[in-house]
Amino acid sequence: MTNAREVSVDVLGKVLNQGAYSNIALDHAFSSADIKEEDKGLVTEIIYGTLKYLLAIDRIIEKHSSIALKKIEDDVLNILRISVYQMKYLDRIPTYAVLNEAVELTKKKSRGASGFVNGVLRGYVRSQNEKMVFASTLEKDSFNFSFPVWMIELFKEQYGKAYKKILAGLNERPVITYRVNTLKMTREEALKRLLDLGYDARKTLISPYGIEVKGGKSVAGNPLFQQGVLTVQDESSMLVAPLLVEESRNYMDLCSAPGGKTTHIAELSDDQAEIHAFDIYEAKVKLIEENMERLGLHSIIAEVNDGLNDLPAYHESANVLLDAPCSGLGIIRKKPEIKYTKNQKELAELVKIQRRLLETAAAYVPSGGILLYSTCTLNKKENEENIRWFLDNHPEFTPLPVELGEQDHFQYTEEGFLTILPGKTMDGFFISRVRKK
Ligand SMILES: C[S@@+](CC[C@H](N)C(=O)[O-])C[C@H]1O[C@@H](n2cnc3c(N)ncnc32)[C@H](O)[C@@H]1O
Repeated sequence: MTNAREVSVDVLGKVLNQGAYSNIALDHAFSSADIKEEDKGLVTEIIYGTLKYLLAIDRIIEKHSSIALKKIEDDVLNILRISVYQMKYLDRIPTYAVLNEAVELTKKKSRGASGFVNGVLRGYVRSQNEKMVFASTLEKDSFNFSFPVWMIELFKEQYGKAYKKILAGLNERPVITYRVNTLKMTREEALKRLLDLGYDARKTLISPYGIEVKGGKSVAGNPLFQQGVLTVQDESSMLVAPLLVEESRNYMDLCSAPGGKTTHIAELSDDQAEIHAFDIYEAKVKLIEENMERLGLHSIIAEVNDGLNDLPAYHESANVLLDAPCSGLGIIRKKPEIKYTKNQKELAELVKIQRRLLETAAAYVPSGGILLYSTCTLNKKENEENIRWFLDNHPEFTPLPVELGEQDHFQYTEEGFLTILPGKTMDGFFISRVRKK
């Protein structure tokens, strides 16, 4: 059996030192390493928690280390990181146990470094109750929420006082939500079956298609999932397809993998519409096909295509979904590494790509049809500023307000574009619609 901390250090190394995505690296570890079922929860907690609070954790290590962070071996640094995480943010693991585990694991990973690890961690334990001193509110927020200063400044500039709510929301532990394939079963029936199977489940509050499941019990091994009744999808994302589906329309989804929203469009149009789903990556197009198969859907034609290519054969043919590649600042709850992997230059580049994709998308919409532009970011430059730029350049389109009612975490613009602020149950998300005259 592989030890939970050792797996955590290995996965963290893949994410932080080799650029892997946390969810993929973790899935891979769970399917390949020999881990006790009861340890999986702890490994998940340690990895997501350490990534979430990495900035603050590194600052603590820096304070107690005689060696600069950059010069500490990757494995040793990652052992220190997971240990500080457990001591500062988890109260169920006794300090002596964390220290012992850290020292023993270091002996395995790096000769001669166990004394150093012991010293840094004991230094932290001794100073744990000392008050931290910060040069500014920004620095304090950066430490407490563990966000880079530039990202906090962006939220502050764009959302004013709500920035703290956003930072806290992005640090929430997400609940898992599932969309019910109503071609197979009603939500009521699916919920009843999950409750009968012992899941802690309830209906999502806003989407009429979702079920929220609490606790660690995985639904992936559940027959309802295998039979194509359930799809893992955030509740924010579940709101998109119903805003695009209209009677007797066909659809194009320009950036569609893994097909979360495309398959929802197919379900809502009784699997009778013609749906063209594109993605730039072949491996990702395969994921759309796998999802179609599991859900028993036939109306989607999934193909590799760069959304920037203009395809004249499809001009004026369909309602279009452009769920654009974006900076992902709204999904930090689920991919905390985004805090440290994105930079402002990348955000500016994305705006250019998104505008080019919007230009291409416009040509596929027929008169009276809808173009829906959504992202999972909170950066207004990628959101309302883009769709306003589009409207300025395309007077043949007018805003079609998103009307999903008032909620504390919903912010509408005057045109009816919706930003969903992140929290326990929903990702940060942006939805806008325009109709062609
Ligand atoms: C936000 S994700 C889409 C999620 C998807 N709509 C869903 O609900 O499951 C954006 C997708 O755009 C794809 N992508 C990025 N650049 C693209 C391009 N130039 N053309 C087409 N797809 C692209 C990415 O591979 C990624 O799968």
